[in-house]
Amino acid sequence: MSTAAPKGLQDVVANESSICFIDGDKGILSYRGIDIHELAEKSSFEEITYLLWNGALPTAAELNDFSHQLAAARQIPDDVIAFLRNVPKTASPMEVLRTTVSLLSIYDADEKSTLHTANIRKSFRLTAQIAMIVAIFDRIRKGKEIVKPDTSLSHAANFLWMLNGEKPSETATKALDVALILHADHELNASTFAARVIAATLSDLHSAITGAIGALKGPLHGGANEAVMHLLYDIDKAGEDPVEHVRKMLANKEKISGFGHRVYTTEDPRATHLRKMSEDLGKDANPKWYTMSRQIELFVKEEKKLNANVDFYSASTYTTLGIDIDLFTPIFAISRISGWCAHVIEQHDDNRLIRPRADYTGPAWPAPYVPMEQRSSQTKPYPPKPSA
Ligand SMILES: CC(=O)SCCNC(=O)CCNC(=O)[C@H](O)C(C)(C)COP(=O)(O)OP(=O)(O)OC[C@H]1O[C@@H](n2cnc3c(N)ncnc32)[C@H](O)[C@@H]1OP(=O)(O)O
Ligand SMILES: O=C([O-])CC(=O)C(=O)O
Repeated sequence: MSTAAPKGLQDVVANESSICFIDGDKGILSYRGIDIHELAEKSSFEEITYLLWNGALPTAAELNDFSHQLAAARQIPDDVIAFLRNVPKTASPMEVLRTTVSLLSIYDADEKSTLHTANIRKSFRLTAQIAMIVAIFDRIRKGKEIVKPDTSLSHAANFLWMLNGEKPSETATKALDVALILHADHELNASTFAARVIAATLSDLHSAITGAIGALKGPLHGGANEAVMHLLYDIDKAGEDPVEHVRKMLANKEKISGFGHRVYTTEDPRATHLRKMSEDLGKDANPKWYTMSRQIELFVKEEKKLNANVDFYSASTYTTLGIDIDLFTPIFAISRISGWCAHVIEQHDDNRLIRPRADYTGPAWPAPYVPMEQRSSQTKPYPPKPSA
């Protein structure tokens, strides 16, 4: 009898963690036990990052010190800036981010250490640097001057400042800050699990984050927010009815990006906030993207009983904030770095190699070693038939 875990490790509990609690049936998400709705309303990205890394909310003095440390870490080695200037301008920002984080490890004084204190130092640096890399590469590829970081600004405001070269409005800063809070951690999602697997070999933080960025990039994970906006643009460009377009996609057995979730069987609590943000921002700017999104959401819910996930309304939210589509997933990474770091630190602090088993389905042992002259391509079992 097979002892294999369910396909895709659905519902498998792979390790203990004290960072993030999710009840997918009740639509509950919390960081260190504190409900995401309360955090979205009352907190800041700096404060939830402190919470994720330290296990409890900071005092005013601790938050002040933490925010200063994060702002002071806004430094990128000259060689890395030179790399960003030389990378093809057509490269996707997610590829550039993944490769630059890998490159940064070479310049990091704590590169090899997996000690808690070294991991915290590196977490400050990487959290500050990831936001900067996204903004710097975007300006370089558009032929614009790089904007120097402003240490007086919050993490969210400094990113918008470095991206746009003008001081951001309070509305834009608040919207981005809330989006960063909402995306910061989500238990053992694919990118965090990838980071923990890498960390568990006692490899370093930069390696784990490089792998995590690679995992986040995929369209079944963080890459879905860009796919949502491409869908909205395509529908708009063709002048089609959003519901009819999505109806056809479902009839063709196509997946609709931004819907469905491995853990939530009810509304993703983050989508509740992003829906509202998309609507509110749309009222002041252009309500088109929110209106189309809402039509699609109601139809997909009715037709397929699928809920919008965190990626669905972040697409219209970011577009209404004037952000380019291919920066959506990098912005997810700008937030999720806080959670990835928390998980790598937790893994290194109490490590054991993560090494599961596979349920072997190949030819039975001992399979014959057929001499070359007797082999034929007809006898090869691979690649498997599409239905297999
Ligand atoms: C930050 C994040 O990572 S949130 C998720 C972002 N990803 C997306 O939005 C991509 C679209 N969604 C999906 O592909 C999936 O819902 C996932 C990857 C999120 C979850 O995947 P799984 O738990 O493996 O579910 P799975 O893909 O097996 O789907 C189960 C059933 O629901 C259907 N389904 C799931 N999501 C969708 C969707 N977005 N559109 C249409 N049908 C869907 C599947 O076709 C499948 O139907 P079937 O049983 O008739 O074959
Ligand atoms: O938890 C997941 O599988 C995906 C997700 O929503 C996230 O990473 O935020």
